[in-house]
Amino acid sequence: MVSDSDVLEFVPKGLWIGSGPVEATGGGTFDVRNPADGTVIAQVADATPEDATRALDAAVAAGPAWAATPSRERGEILRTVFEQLTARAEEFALLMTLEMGKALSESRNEVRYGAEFFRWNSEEAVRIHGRYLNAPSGTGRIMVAKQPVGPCLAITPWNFPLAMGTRKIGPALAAGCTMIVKPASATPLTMLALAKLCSEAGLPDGVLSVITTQRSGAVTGPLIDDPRLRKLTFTGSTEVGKKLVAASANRLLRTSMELGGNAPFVVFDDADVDAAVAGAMQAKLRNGGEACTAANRFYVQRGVVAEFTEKFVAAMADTVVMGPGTDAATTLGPLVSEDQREIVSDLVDDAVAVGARALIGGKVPGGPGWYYPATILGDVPPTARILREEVFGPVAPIVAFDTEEEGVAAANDTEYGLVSYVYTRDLDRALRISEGLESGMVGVNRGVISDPAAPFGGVKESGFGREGGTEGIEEYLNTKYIALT
Ligand SMILES: O=CCCC(=O)O
Repeated sequence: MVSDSDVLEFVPKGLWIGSGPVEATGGGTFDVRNPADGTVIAQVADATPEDATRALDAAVAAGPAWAATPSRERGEILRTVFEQLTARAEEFALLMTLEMGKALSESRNEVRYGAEFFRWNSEEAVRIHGRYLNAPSGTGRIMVAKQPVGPCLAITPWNFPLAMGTRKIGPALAAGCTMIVKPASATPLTMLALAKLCSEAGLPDGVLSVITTQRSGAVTGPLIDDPRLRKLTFTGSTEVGKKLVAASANRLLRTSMELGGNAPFVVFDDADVDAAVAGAMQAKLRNGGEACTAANRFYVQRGVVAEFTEKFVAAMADTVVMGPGTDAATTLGPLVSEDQREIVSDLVDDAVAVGARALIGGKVPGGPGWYYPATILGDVPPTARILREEVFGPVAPIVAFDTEEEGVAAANDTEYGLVSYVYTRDLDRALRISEGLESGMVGVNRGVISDPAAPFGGVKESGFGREGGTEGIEEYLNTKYIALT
């Protein structure tokens, strides 16, 4: 049984630069709070722009040797990280619950998911290859080689403190790149603990640095402008992603953007309604709804909308236990912060004000912690903001539709395009709808699609680039054409 103090003790509180940990220049720190009660659980170094440059110096210095390390050796270090993370799963799970709030069961799932990006990429490391062919014109030979892009900066969000980092670190390191990670200021501890674990697993100094800061723009800005940085990868809001792309444009920095989502969950009359309800529970409540993949708009065909709604409300009433993430019975922890809870509750209030009905939940509870209950809204009118804005909480608005065309049009009526879910028993329809949905990913009769072996990413304003699958490592490789006689 692991204790809070043991877990917090393992975490280095300084910046992880070179052989880390080191103090921030000037000695500044900031507080990390437990969302279950608002108490301070740790203080970590508050990096300055000078510290960011120190991290880049370390990444640049370590780059050539790491790129020249045999891919089998790089892969074996990644494999060791996977094994160590798996062995310490309980500690990492508790750490994430302490700093982010989610239920322990969710954190355990995240450790499995996050660790898998190391295993998957330990296997991908040895499969980086180019090609060789005779030019069809007979003028010579064409050789295509893959090379690491160089030092990378990853900016990661608070909702999956481990996995949103590992899905970038795994492929970058496998490709032979060095990386600096700037985790969200709400959840810096998991990434610091991971950097220490990577070092214990044999990762050379400087290959991975972690800079924690409350002043993200001021600290990462100089890195983005520094000609030695070769790649920026970001997971977070579309609003911030656009600013980072604009800042990167100056140097035409290579970028990957995994941005917001507003996933539709479309249920047709011919669907297995019980399966759709089970999928809806997962698609809505995984990670407490604080996921870019969360189903946020439930479009249900008129013939089954009453049955689906009744069963969905009953499933929430019967199975969701809200409480501190560390309680064994809890399935829904608090949201990450007071601000986040205000955003969720404003969207619900707005929907109710324009005519939606809260069928379960819908009210901020009293007492400490940033809790928001599992909520279903019925009869949601098209004017409700919740159908346009990403809610990032356990709220499910339901809208009825009549024809297939209407359902698809409603699902696509968003600037986002990350993931869509569809429930139907008709294979032709499933394929037709999957092809017609404007999203980078589609779940067919599935409420969770995330898989390190699959390419995760969006279209439209959900961004570009892919994480996972065989595509993930390509984001960290340059293609070089060598012409031979
Ligand atoms: O929140 C964004 C990512 C969620 C996932 O990888 O399943």
